[in-house]
Amino acid sequence: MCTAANYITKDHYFGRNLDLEFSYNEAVTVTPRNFVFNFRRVPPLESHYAIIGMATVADGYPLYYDATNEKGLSMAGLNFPENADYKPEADGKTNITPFEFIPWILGQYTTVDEVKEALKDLNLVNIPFSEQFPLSPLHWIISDRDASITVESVKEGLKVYDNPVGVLTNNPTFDIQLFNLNNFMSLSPEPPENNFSRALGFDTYSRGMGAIGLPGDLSSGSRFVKAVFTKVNSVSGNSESESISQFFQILGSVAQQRGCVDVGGKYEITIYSSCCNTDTGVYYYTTYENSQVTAVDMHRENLDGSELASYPLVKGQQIAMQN
Ligand SMILES: C[C@H](CCC(=O)NCCS(=O)(=O)O)[C@H]1CC[C@H]2[C@@H]3[C@H](O)C[C@@H]4C[C@H](O)CC[C@]4(C)[C@H]3C[C@H](O)[C@]12C
Repeated sequence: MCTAANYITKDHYFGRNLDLEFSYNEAVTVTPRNFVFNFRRVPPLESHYAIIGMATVADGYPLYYDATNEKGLSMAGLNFPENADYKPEADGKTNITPFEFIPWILGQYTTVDEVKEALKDLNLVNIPFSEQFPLSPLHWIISDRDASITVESVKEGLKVYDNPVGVLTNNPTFDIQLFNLNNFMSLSPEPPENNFSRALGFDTYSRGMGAIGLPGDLSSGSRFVKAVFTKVNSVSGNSESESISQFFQILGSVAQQRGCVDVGGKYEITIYSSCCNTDTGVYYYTTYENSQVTAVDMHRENLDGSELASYPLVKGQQIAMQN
């Protein structure tokens, strides 16, 4: 399971929790403008927008999980098992494989509106990267500062949903996730009113009672509600420190602790949490065992180059001793 979100203070932030029981050697990876993106069924992008994000680099190709381009457009892939359905190659369509989807979008577009237009001709084609990296059942959130969408390739075809909450988790399909929020409209960060019965007297004996009923379990339906509630009620100052702290707190509200989600003798954990300032191109992250924020600034790389720059994750606590 995973959770992705965007958030605006003065700048726009985008990031995710990557929840899994193992890792694919992901690294913060900058793709400069002249790295040639080859695609299986469409012509290569020889020059394009620069991209920063988390990726597994395989055979020299950045397999992005989540990323932002130099114009601030951002995108993340999240698990969507049993629902994702990729198609055979289709004539007259732009046939893009799921592993090419992030580079293809972020390489050429700057806004969600442009992406919506491009998606009209898109076919997510069922070609795996390799035997070692087969097709992953994913759906995606794509955000700019003004809007977000969710893209799902399902049995009936490619669905593009407006995502007014700027949050994505996993199953079920996004329309159901969004509809489910109706059930929580009475939750509030304020103390509750007595709507139960005028005949009874109630005591607001604890702070936080306005949100009693907010799900706290780690299922994707519950994480969706919890993350939306936390995000839409979040209050943050505009400084970079306040903004990224608040963003990591939002992700922390739906993080997974080792032992709580048993996936058959192994435990799903939040392997990393990321937060990219999409205006400055700085990608911040923490890992399960490293609560210190580490960052990579795309603009410190030669963005006119043609070689990937990859930074292996700093794992393990970085403890600042005070005496
Ligand atoms: C599994 C990851 C999503 C996290 C998540 O939702 N996990 C929950 C698992 S479950 O529902 O509870 O079973 C996804 C996100 C990005 C994915 C990776 C990226 O798409 C990049 C490549 C793509 C290749 O096709 C497969 C390997 C891979 C390296 C993918 C492996 C895996 O599917 C990743 C890491």
